[in-house]
Amino acid sequence: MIGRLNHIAIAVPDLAAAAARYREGLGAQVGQEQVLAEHGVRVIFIDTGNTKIELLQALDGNSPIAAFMARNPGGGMHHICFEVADLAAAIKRLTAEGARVLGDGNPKIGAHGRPVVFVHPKDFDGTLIELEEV
Ligand SMILES: CC[C@H](C(=O)O)C(=O)SCCNC(=O)CCNC(=O)[C@H](O)C(C)(C)COP(=O)(O)OP(=O)(O)OC[C@H]1O[C@@H](n2cnc3c(N)ncnc32)[C@H](O)[C@@H]1OP(=O)(O)O
Ligand SMILES: [Co+2]
Repeated sequence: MIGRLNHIAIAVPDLAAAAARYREGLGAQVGQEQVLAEHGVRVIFIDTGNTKIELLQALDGNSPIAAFMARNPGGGMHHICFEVADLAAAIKRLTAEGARVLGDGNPKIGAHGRPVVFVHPKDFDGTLIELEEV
């Protein structure tokens, strides 16, 4: 069911500073900032050729990552995103396996303009999983 690793997300306290570290320190190709108001974050993607790094910062205290940042003020690994061909089938399969698909269980449109869902970290060994339909 899962395909390529689309991205690894790192939550950061200061998006511009984190992007500069990747650009200046690691010579990374840093993309443009995107504000994803419906997701409560602003993001910058870094394309590594084989996958992407998603740097993300909470827009405000209502962000779904606000509590994560309160627990990890310096930032940290936040989620990994796998590609799937059929998100509806993935949701059905995960739900049947007892995993919690977050929100109302329906896909939202993610940063790449494609449908995504998230699965509770407690259902995957402490790792927040995002699935993106491609
Ligand atoms: C979609 C746009 C973009 C894209 O790629 O296209 C993005 O990726 S946007 C990314 C931001 N959006 C989301 O993360 C949406 C899904 N996340 C959530 O709904 C919440 O963050 C949630 C429910 C996973 C956690 O919310 P919160 O931290 O407020 O809940 P709790 O404090 O009750 O935590 C419960 C429990 O889970 C642990 N936790 C929380 N976040 C993570 C994480 N990222 N990785 C691992 N574990 C996590 C937290 O520590 C609690 O554990 P406990 O042992 O009970 O203390
Ligand atoms: Co993501």
